[in-house]
Amino acid sequence: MRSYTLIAPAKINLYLEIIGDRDDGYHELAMILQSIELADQIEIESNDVQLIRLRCDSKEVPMDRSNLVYRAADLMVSEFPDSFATYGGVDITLHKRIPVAAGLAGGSTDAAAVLVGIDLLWKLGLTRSELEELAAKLGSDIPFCIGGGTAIATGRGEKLSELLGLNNTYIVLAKYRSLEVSTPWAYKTYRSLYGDAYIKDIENLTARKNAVHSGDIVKAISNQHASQVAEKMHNDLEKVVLPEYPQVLKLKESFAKYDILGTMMSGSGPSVFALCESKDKAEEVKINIRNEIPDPDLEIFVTKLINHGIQVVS
Ligand SMILES: C[C@@](CO)(OP(=O)(O)O)[C@H](O)COP(=O)(O)OP(=O)(O)OC[C@H]1O[C@@H](n2ccc(N)nc2=O)[C@H](O)[C@@H]1O
Ligand SMILES: Nc1ncnc2c1ncn2[C@@H]1O[C@H](COP(=O)(O)OP(=O)(O)O)[C@@H](O)[C@H]1O
Repeated sequence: MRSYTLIAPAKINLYLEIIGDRDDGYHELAMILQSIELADQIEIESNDVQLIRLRCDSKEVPMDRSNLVYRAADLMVSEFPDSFATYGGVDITLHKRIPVAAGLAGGSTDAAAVLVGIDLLWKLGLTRSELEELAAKLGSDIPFCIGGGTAIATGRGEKLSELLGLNNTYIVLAKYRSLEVSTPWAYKTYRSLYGDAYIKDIENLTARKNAVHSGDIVKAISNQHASQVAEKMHNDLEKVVLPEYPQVLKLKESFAKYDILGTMMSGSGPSVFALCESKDKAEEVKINIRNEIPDPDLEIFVTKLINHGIQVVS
């Protein structure tokens, strides 16, 4: 039976601004999303038992139907029932490398890989925008994970405008294994604390959404100016996560002591990254952080900004 192996990269948020409420209960966002080399690997192949089956080497991900891998496969079954009948079921093996519930879109990128993998297995020939449309039904960050790279994301996070990202830029990424932040909690808390200040006026909302397109950080990215990018990084969700999780604030303070370009929490956290001017510098910062915080609960990675999303490697 034909099988495919896919690489599913994580993302960080170089910029995350919450700019308003939406009628669907979500928040209107202006973000810059960035793929990184740290990735899960997914193997996907047809079976002849008409079942979707998942195996995973991590105890940290749910193995019931709430797993985004199942949710993506179930969506493909319901959208393309004839292909499911023709090609049979799908066996999926997930090698989990991306920390879970970390603000790194780990589940989202797995779901994106399953959409791409089943498209290939069932020879559907879906276009990138058709895959992104399916992805948006599963989660706000999933359309970005398909093509990845560097993009401005607006709406719920699903409206994408691609950018040419920074070349040759490394980050140090750190996350306490035992710390997980719920994304719904982060948005709900932000809303309860800062909701009154939301822009309700539609003209202002549009103006603020457009502002990120011409903003300083976008200019810095197109000028390949990593230190200016670092200066302009921003994440509104830090305002609720840092006070609730002092370890995350301390981690940012630790990074700031070393020779980095800038540090920020990714997405709803709790992972924190530091942008560095070279791989050597990033390795040096990793050693410094490890010496300062010998706690084995803290995982630390050196990884690179990349210009792609899901890749089929075999
Ligand atoms: C915060 C971000 C930043 O990139 O990423 P993570 O930290 O999850 O990686 C995203 O906005 C998360 O995207 P994703 O994890 O796909 O969100 P979804 O599954 O669509 O929504 C999870 C929950 O987050 C809240 N949510 C999400 C997106 C949005 N624009 N407004 C929201 O209020 C809602 O409470 C929703 O129920
Ligand atoms: N394939 C998956 N990988 C990781 N987490 C998953 C997956 N499917 C569902 N989840 C659930 O999604 C939640 C969010 O995890 P994840 O996608 O890693 O983080 P984040 O939304 O912060 O980027 C976790 O609490 C986990 O239980």
